[in-house]
Amino acid sequence: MEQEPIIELVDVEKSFGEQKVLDGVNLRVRPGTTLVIVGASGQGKSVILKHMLGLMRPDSGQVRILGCDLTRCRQRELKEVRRHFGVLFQNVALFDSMNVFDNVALPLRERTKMPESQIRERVMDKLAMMGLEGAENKFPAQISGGMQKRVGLARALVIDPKIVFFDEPTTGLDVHKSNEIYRLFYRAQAQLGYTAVIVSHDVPKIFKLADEVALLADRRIQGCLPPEAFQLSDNPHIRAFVETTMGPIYSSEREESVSS
Ligand SMILES: Nc1ncnc2c1ncn2[C@@H]1O[C@H](COP(=O)(O)OP(=O)(O)OP(=O)(O)O)[C@@H](O)[C@H]1O
Repeated sequence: MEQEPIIELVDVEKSFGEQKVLDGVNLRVRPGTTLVIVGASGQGKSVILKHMLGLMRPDSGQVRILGCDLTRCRQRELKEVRRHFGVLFQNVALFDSMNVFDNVALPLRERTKMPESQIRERVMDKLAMMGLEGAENKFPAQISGGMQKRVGLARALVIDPKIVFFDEPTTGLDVHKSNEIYRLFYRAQAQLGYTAVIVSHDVPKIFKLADEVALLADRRIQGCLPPEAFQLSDNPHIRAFVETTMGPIYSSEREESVSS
């Protein structure tokens, strides 16, 4: 029997004034898996994330997360659901006036009543997980962009979230540093078991992290498939996306695999 989804969007529609951005978006994410949402710029990927985070409400449709319909629930229930979210957006938004330790400790201090001794343990554990031992007393301006992202990742994970949301987690990083973030993300997920939703333009590299890839085009999800099946899909939107982002080599591989 198929596992109940931890996140489910049903026929979500959203317009801004005259502009319809989402027109019947459907998505299901199974617990412990990683969904990568791709699509051309301006299609509405961030708008989908904002619906999942409860920061935007759809004009119609449902957004069910952790058993709660975010479109109907009360503020208190929404707050409870969001306690289980970890978030890393492209501009990491660390507080410049706080050192690395305090930046990572922030969600625990804001969302829990955990004693300081336990907070220390948790923060040091996540910093170690991100290879940031010894950086706890540094300020954001004193560390590199790659380290700042790792601090952001440690902060997103410090509450041991059930779901993490990443919007372009490697923007501004070179290939080497992006790979480092992906590796840390992968290891952390294996250890902590969270569900992840990632919006990214880093195709095809991001596919390595994905259990399923969803293409948003023409205001809908055109397909939500495992990466290999995505690359071989017959859906014209997906084919066009694969050819544009990954080059014609993938199209010829597709022809071969279809004819063999
Ligand atoms: N709060 C808002 N008010 C009005 N329009 C909005 C709002 N948020 C998003 N939009 C519009 O919705 C569309 C989709 O935006 P969104 O940022 O989700 O695209 P995206 O797919 O994430 O793009 P990118 O890959 O460039 O980040 C855009 O045309 C944007 O201008």
